[in-house]
Amino acid sequence: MSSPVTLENIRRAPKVLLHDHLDGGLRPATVIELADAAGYRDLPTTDVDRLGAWFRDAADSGSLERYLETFAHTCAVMQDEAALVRVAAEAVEDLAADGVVYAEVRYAPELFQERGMALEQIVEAVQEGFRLGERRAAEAGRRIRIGTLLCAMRQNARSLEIAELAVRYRDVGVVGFDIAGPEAGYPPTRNLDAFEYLRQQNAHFTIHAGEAFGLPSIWEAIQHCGAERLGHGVRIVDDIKVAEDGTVNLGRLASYVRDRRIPLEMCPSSNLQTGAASSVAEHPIGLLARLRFRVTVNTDNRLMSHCSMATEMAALVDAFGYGWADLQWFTVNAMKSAFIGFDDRLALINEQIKPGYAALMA
Ligand SMILES: O=c1[nH]cnc2c1ncn2[C@H]1C[C@H](O)[C@@H](CO)O1
Ligand SMILES: [Zn+2]
Repeated sequence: MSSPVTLENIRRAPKVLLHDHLDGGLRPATVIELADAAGYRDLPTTDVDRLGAWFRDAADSGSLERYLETFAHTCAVMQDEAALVRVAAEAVEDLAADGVVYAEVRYAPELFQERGMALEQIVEAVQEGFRLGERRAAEAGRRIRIGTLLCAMRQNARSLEIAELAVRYRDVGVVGFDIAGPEAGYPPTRNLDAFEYLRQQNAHFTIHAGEAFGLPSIWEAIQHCGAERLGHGVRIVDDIKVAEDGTVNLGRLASYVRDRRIPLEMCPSSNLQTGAASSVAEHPIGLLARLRFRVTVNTDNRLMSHCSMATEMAALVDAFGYGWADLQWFTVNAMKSAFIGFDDRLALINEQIKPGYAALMA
């Protein structure tokens, strides 16, 4: 008898997360303690429950720009090495407790320089925190591996410098690069030199595209910049026509994305908050999964969206009636699309993911 697909059982299922922001996943209690230690006085409240609710409500704004304003508070308390080690280690512990076996966690080093930390200090502190978190998870009987993605912020002009940083740290766990921040007005082609450099270095990158802006952003990310994956990519549905009789017609860009198996890092809860979708049931992930795009499920920002991998999957189960085979499909899709080496991806699929779902389906 297959286990019922409940939130509790989904927590036990092995999960893979490709799109999670370090500065969007702090524990509310940690934000308060770090603010106190750093003398940061601008938090909207110092009550743990109220602060958690504040982040969710403030991020629930219907616009990506306003959603991004909430990160001022998390970044403000991540301006020294001890804070970065702690936040990174706790992120790993929280992901492991939620049943995540592999995660790529991203952040923008340039946002942690308000008190003068060098980029190298920042990357080394976060890596130390990730390793610490992996060890603590292992001690608690949970196996998890973390890969790091470094983001450059679209509104700043530091992408080449950050891309070089990512390549410099590629052998110690930095597995790729991304650009994040406001999408409208900041097309990915502003960062062509960074993407060109990364390709010359045989390095991996994804691009936030098709979240707050439509098809041109996705097209540029893939065809001008050479993105391997798309952060969100929801607006690819603008290139798909579904007729009244159910006939589906894919435009050239949507066909290209599906044919080339370009992974979509979809984040349903986050999209509801920024206005990229109006409900989980109406979220394009349902159609895209049905059409067998390379869809993956992600959290984006666990603090702002008050979510985890398990709750995201549970919401999809509620909305679309997915079963274990579907959840395994999302998970294998994500593992195949990770930026670590092929052998490691295969080992995770065969040794952890498939046996985990087989046990739940038995
Ligand atoms: O969904 C997002 N779209 C664009 N930018 C985002 C999103 N979520 C977080 N960010 C930004 C805010 C963070 O400070 C930055 C690096 O993690 O990335
Ligand atoms: Zn994101």
